[in-house]
Amino acid sequence: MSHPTQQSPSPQQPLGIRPVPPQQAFPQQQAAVLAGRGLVKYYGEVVGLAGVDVAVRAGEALAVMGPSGNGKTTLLHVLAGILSPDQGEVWLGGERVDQLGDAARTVLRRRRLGFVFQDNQLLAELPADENVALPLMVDGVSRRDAIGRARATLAQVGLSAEVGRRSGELSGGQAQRVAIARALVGEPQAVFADEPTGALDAATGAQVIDLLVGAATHRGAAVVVVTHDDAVAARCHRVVRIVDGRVSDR
Ligand SMILES: Nc1ncnc2c1ncn2[C@@H]1O[C@H](COP(=O)(O)OP(=O)(O)OP(=O)(O)O)[C@@H](O)[C@H]1O
Repeated sequence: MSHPTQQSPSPQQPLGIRPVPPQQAFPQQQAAVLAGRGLVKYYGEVVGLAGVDVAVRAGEALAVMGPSGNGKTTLLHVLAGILSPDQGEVWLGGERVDQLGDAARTVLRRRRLGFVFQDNQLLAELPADENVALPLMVDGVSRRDAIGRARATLAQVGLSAEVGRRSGELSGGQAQRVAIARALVGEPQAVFADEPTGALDAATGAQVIDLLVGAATHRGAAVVVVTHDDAVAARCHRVVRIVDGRVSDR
């Protein structure tokens, strides 16, 4: 059964900046598309996660906050299949994914997940459209189709005029929008962002997080944003605090 939030916008429909009402209520009946259960992760003797349960619904944005060094990035990496948990389970779209081998996890990350990092990790010498098209082409989509989809996605993040500009020439906010387009172009089920506004000034950061949350949730993706910034968290639907590797209500 299709759900309205899982439909993609048409390429002609620019999303622009779509503010999310702060901490808006989210329909509780929606099933989780991404879930971690009993997640434990050690780095040698160091505890990364000490037993975390978390679930994110399709079209929902979850902010992960908490003190430095307490497990936020570890949680994001375990949920995103970058790290394997020592205990616990990760579920994506009704499928258990933590036990997949390295090759299958790489394919899963490329086909079903999107990533936005603090430093946009674009290839500075390549134009914006090629940066966005790259993950599709790696996945076997023809160059022509990949560039077409990349340009449509760039239009949705308000960058129609920038498609041919080298990424290294773009402003920090523009570059982060290209990174958002790259994360979304493959229609991922979940999008992970680690401090996506950390390198931006407050006003640009607010625009970028609104765009990320608005565009990703509009497509029905679950979004997980690690942030230290209350203003960023306030633009997500829900906040979870991680302290000493556990979900905390402190
Ligand atoms: N690759 C690693 N090897 C060893 N220890 C690690 C590694 N990555 C993280 N840790 C440790 O695991 C704990 C949790 O780290 P993590 O990066 O998840 O915290 P964080 O809450 O994201 O921190 P920050 O807000 O500073 O980014 C810390 O004690 C950290 O030192």
